[in-house]
Amino acid sequence: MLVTNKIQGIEGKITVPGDKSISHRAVMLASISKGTSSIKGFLRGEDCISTISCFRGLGIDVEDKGEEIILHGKGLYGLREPEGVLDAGNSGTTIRLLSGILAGQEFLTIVMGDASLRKRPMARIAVPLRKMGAMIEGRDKGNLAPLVIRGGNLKAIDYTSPVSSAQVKSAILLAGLYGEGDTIVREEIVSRDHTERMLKALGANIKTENGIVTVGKSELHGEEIHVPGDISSAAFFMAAAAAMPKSHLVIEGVGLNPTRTGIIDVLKEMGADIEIDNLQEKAGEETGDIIIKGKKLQGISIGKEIIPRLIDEIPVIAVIAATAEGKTIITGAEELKVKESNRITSMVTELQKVGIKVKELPDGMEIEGSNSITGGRVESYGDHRIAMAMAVCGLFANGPIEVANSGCIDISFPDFQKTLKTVTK
Ligand SMILES: O=C(O)C1=C[C@@H](OP(=O)(O)O)[C@@H](O)[C@H](O)C1
Ligand SMILES: C=C(OP(=O)(O)O)C(=O)O
Repeated sequence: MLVTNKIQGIEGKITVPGDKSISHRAVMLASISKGTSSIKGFLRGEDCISTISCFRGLGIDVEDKGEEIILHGKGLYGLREPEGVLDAGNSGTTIRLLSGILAGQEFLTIVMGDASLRKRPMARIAVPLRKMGAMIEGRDKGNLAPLVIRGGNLKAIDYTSPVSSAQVKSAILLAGLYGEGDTIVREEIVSRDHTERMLKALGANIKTENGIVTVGKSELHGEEIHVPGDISSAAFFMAAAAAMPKSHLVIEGVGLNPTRTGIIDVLKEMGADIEIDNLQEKAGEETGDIIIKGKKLQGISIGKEIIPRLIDEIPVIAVIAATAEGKTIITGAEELKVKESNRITSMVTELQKVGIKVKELPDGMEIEGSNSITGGRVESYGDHRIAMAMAVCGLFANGPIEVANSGCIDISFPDFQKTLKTVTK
């Protein structure tokens, strides 16, 4: 159980662990590249460890050298049929992107997941991958894991995704590496583009024009891959420091890919004092240091257009909205219902338990500002983002907040509690 208490401010200089999205992709793409890749800054969270274990099951040799992960890629057709069932654990990114790669393999694979992952929708990737020619079966008419996949002989498709989801887009693009012809993915609102950037860096035949991505049959070659700090992990500290007067926090080496920086835009719109320093580009991804000075924030409206750029940050945005002046309204975020938990219901329920006035909407929530937050015992639903968001809530509360089942934090941010201790005063 994690317990947090009211603090006077957040002060210091921290780094956050490697970006989860980029870490997954580094292992997956290096595995299907020819030659050796070195991955620096890899996130050793449970989700990314699940990705490593799936690729080991497919015959890939992954060496953890501490400073770097050395991965001996086998090319597009070098994976071998796993003897047992692969386990994606709690990770939606693992099962969905892996399915795109398995769609290109002629052998049979079964991929399972934990209780949360087995409830999450897979039709969103199974439908387009079947259109390309793969066989994908699963419970609930092929919508739920475990998934059974036999691929091979793929043809290209031109697909307009009904959801703005990087996992859907990436699954199709990865299958597109194996397809005859050009595979095209279109999205109404562009989702995170790490797959496209890394594919390009590894030599794929890929282009993006006006948000439309086209990939052709390609060979990839091993590379040195640098994983920047995860802005989604930084968000818990960034939001807390921004909303707490007397705070002064520097977070070094954070990934600043524009498809991920919605949290910075929203905090600034709420009045936050945030600056970026030391902006660089490393292996096709922008990074920089984020400098935050705390102050009282204002409530705002957050709508559909920006949601994909901050989808995983909404739980912590809801927390600091409760401390801001005036109401915050979040809409167009129905995708939150199909994450590790239903993040709309989870957050509304837990925020209400500590005295925050918040209303559930079909596609978001409405949070009253200037709440007097009480202490109490809250639930994580086994969802790492809910656990960390509620831990941040405790920093503003009048009594201790106890987060039950907080072990799930290891999914994305194993050192969360340690990092928090170094900056709270
Ligand atoms: O592609 C990725 O790495 C991710 C995409 C997002 O999910 P969706 O694609 O379902 O929106 C995000 O919520 C998840 O944490 C990671
Ligand atoms: C939604 C998340 O991850 P995934 O979909 O990979 O389980 C997340 O990390 O918040």
